[in-house]
Amino acid sequence: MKNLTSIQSSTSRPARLAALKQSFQEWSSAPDALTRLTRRLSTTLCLETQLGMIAEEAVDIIPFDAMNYRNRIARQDFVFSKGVGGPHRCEYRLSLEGNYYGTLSFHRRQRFSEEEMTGFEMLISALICPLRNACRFIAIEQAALTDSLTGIGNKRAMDEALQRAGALAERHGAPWSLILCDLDYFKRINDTYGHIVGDHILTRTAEQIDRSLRTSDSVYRFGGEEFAVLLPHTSSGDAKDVADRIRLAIEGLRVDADESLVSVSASCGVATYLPGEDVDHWLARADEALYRAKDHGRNCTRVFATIN
Ligand SMILES: Nc1nc2c(ncn2[C@@H]2O[C@H](COP(=O)(O)OP(=O)(O)OP(=O)(O)O)[C@@H](O)[C@H]2O)c(=O)[nH]1
Repeated sequence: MKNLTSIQSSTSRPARLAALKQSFQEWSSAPDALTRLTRRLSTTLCLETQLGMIAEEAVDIIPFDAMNYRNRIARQDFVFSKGVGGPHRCEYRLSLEGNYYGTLSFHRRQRFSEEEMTGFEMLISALICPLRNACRFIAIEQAALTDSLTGIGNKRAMDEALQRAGALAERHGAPWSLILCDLDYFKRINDTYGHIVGDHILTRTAEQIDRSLRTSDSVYRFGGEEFAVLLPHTSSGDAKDVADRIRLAIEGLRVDADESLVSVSASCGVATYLPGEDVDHWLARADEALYRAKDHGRNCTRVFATIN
């Protein structure tokens, strides 16, 4: 309200304006290393870019052979390396308000002096807040793309991955296949054993699918009991083999519930990307193949190309 009154009264504040003008002149004249670093860091939320900036500014003041940073953010390891290290090392565990934001180390053939280490600490004090924000940004972005129950990618992550896959398939002409995998009669499992058992089966299913894949493949939960698997450089014949492997892995699951062991089966639909195709059409073809698998009695795989 104080500000609003000032705006309404429209009273000019020459002394404050003059002070602003002077501080702007100082701000825009050639800044010292710390001010320059602080300014540069404030322009980005990209952790990699920020680490590149501190490496550039630091090496100008304190020569070093390598800088390494490592952290675990949202269940993923983040590693940044610049240069090749020497035997002497200065290592800093970065933390702010009791939270850990990774470990930063500098390496060199010669020992670092006390003054040089103090210099690193000064530069790190400019880095820590922007770096905390960048780490949080990664965690938030990751959470927006992760299914909270199973920890695998969610529908949004799948949509983004499909768009990327379509673009890559167009550019390189390599085959990309999509498997849609849907648990059979899952409603019965929920109705008989309850949602907690149902949730546990979904989590174990995601693990089983993930274990059945190569590291270049990716899995998403895009609906209640629906999973999607994206396979780069994979023909429809090979994708069918993968789908059958996934089905067998899911069939082998046993979950304890009310003194009985619950098992579940899955149906799969496969479609391989066609050049020039819209990704929605690709997804619709995989869905059509899945529908055929359900229609055929479930616990089987159908490939779109084999449908008459
Ligand atoms: N436990 C649990 N159940 C879910 C979740 N999301 C969806 N479901 C349940 O999944 C069931 C899906 O049922 P339907 O779509 O009828 O399919 P279905 O019973 O598997 O039958 P078919 O797919 O035709 O073999 C519904 O009972 C949903 O409530 C979830 O996050 N946890």
